[in-house]
Amino acid sequence: MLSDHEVQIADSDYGKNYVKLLKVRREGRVHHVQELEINTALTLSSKKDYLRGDNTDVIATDSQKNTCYILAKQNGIDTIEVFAQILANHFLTKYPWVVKANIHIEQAPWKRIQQGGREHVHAFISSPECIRFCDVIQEKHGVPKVSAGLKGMKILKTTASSFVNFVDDEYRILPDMNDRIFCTVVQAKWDYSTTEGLAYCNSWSAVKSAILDKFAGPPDQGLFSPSVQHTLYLAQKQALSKVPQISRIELVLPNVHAYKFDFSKFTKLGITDNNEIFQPADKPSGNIRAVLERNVKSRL
Ligand SMILES: O=c1[nH]c(=O)c2[nH]c(=O)[nH]c2[nH]1
Repeated sequence: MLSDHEVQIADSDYGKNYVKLLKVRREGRVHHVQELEINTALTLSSKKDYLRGDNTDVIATDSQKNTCYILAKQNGIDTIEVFAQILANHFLTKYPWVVKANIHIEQAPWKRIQQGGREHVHAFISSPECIRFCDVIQEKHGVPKVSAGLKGMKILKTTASSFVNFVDDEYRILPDMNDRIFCTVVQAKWDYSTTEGLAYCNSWSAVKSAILDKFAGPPDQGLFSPSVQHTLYLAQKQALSKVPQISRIELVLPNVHAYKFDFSKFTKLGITDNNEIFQPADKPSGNIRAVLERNVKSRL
């Protein structure tokens, strides 16, 4: 057995994952809902809990869970980004031996039920276009680092996408594709360099729109994509130009392939392929990722 002096705990945190919380806010007959799933993670100044089984500094993960409900009751929930900062600040100030708090929150996509073009006052439908999430990491005596993001946004277009002129060697069988289906499941995460005066909801919507704009283009016309890589870059650049407070954005766009069904063996049926029938494939998928950040001169 190694002695404690021959090893060191390089990193550690502990907390409660998937704390589910539904908040109802009533404005007379008009009700509002926010459903969150929260992960808390705390790093303590001493490692005596790991090293010696000494739990005297341990804020139980059960207590961390309770704290989520209590602070939601006491402070309300403005946005997930604000609530995550309230939680992080609470853990760091109430327990001086907490040296880092890491809060991740995902928001369930409830939307008002619409009937005859009118929004319902208290009935909602889950509309999983995508999941909004945020991460707040704060160190003792430090400022909170706030990131926001979206995931699971599946989008598809039937034309205005190509992929040609790629490496042509003995490994290649893929032909040049001048007109293909482009389907992806967007995952985006961005960091805010400052949160002063930041409208979190507007910023989040602006990034979502930037991604959709550069993927889809104008409604009646579209926007040509020479590759997933280039579309990804255009979307990131648009996000940085729309929201000055974003310092960097990571975008992951899997290339979810849809293969043309091969009708060539069905000649007896007289079927001619006209680019209508495809086989969507979950796996494998291409995976295109980049992080775009501002050059020093263009920082806030
Ligand atoms: O837009 C694309 N980028 C790639 O890198 C790639 N690779 C591939 O097989 N298809 C595609 N499409």
